[in-house]
Amino acid sequence: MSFDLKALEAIIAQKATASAEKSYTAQLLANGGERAAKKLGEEAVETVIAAIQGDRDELKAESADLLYHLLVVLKAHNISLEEVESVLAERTGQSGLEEKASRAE
Ligand SMILES: N=c1c2ncn([C@@H]3O[C@H](COP(=O)(O)OP(=O)(O)OP(=O)(O)O)[C@@H](O)[C@H]3O)c2ncn1[C@@H]1O[C@H](COP(=O)(O)O)[C@@H](O)[C@H]1O
Repeated sequence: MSFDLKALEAIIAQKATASAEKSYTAQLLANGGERAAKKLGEEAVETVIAAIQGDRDELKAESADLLYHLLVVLKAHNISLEEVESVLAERTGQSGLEEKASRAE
């Protein structure tokens, strides 16, 4: 099965205008997406717990929840996956430690 984050982003964009009664995505995006942001925090914590416990299956499941909710939060703010990828691309070739040091100056 071919599936990637771009495909999930497209599904989320489609569901953004669906009825909140029929779509979980639409429920998360209601009222500016505050619920989506809160759920993203919850899923992040659940991902951290799975990682610390070393539960690989749980870590995969929570990571999927985390990525889905992140894309919903980005949609709430009209930020595309491509824009996030551009930020990552700008960082390519620069060590995370170098970047941290440049901020400290
Ligand atoms: N990938 C996902 C996806 N991953 C996780 N979830 C939902 O995220 C929630 C995870 O929250 P929890 O584990 O805390 O479960 P919960 O207690 O039921 O959640 P809450 O009641 O607290 O919100 C669950 O309700 C999952 O069903 C997702 N819901 C939707 N999608 C995608 O979005 C598409 C459209 O879904 P609808 O918008 O519902 O049509 C789906 O076909 C999928 O492709």
